[in-house]
Amino acid sequence: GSHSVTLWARDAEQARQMQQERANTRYLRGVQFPASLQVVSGDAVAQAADADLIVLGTPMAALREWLTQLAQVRVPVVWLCKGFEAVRAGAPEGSVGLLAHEVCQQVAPDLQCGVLSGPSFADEVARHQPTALVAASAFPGVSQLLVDAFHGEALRVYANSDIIGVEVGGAVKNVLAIATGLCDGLALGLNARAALITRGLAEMSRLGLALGARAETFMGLSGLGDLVLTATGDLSRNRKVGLALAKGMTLAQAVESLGHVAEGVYSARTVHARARLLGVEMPITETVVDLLDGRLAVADAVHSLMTREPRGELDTSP
Ligand SMILES: NC(=O)c1ccc[n+]([C@@H]2O[C@H](COP(=O)([O-])OP(=O)(O)OC[C@H]3O[C@@H](n4cnc5c(N)ncnc54)[C@H](O)[C@@H]3O)[C@@H](O)[C@H]2O)c1
Ligand SMILES: O=P(O)(O)OC[C@H](O)CO
Repeated sequence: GSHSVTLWARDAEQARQMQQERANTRYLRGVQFPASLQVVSGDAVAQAADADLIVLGTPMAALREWLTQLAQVRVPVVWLCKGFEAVRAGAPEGSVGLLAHEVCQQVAPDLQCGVLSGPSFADEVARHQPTALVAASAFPGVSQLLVDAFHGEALRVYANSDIIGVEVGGAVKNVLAIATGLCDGLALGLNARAALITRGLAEMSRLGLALGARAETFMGLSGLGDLVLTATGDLSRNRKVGLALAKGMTLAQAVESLGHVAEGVYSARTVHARARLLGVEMPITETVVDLLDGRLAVADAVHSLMTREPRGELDTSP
């Protein structure tokens, strides 16, 4: 667009190269940077202080560190991360990982903050292919700022004040995409895939409601929308992890072969732990966790899901 945008990268040499080549050849091959984009490195907090909006494009694992550094800035801060924090090594017994807005409440409670989410493979966004997003924030001014900054010919941005629902959708869909990748990798069929997506949406919604989200959010872009995209779209890194596991790769090999983050791998245990604390049943997530932790073999996963006790489709009790 016409905004002046500064992309900060932690690696000075890579920043210099991107600025010179006008492209990010490692992560976004074949996309030319617009003239309005400048790439810099160095003191990020000092450089961000004069901006109108700060967008954090790091994986979930780096969010706490960045929100801590930015806690005193007066500029609105939004993130693109989709996940729960992984349970930190050495964390006290019983502690669980947080959603991004919970991390923000903890380390930067004074920030005007929000999230941009929804079905959006970066590659397609960068090529201006039509995409619809959700801007969620407890601060109406921040959602409006996101709409003003990003809404345009190729991007529609819808505001939603239910940040819990938007973040639960973005986090849980990654875990479910690993399951769907596995399902497709094992050639279990189209019926099985539709069942996984639909029952996955049910367990995502149950967790969300228990955490205080609104049910309608799960029928929206950051819920059903992003679940369908990530579970069925071959660009998904989480889906690729499932496909790789089905081929017999170890988790370490699957993660290594990606070269990008697959947040579902790091969020799955936290999703499961928080569901258990709330008494919410999430059988697909539980199966993914058992697979990732090596307690369940790929070949036994289907049996484990199919032999559960019958239940009503609309049951919400565990
Ligand atoms: N790629 C997509 O299509 C897409 C779409 C929507 C949301 N997301 C979400 O955005 C987040 C990032 O995903 P991605 O696709 O960019 O991952 P990626 O693995 O492709 O790239 C991550 C980038 O973050 C940088 N990084 C890592 N740790 C950092 C730190 N401590 N400080 C600064 N930079 C750091 C890496 O160097 C790399 O450039 C994830 O939470 C993901 O779920 C991704
Ligand atoms: O490649 P994935 O699986 O991280 O999915 C990317 C985006 O979250 C899709 O909206």
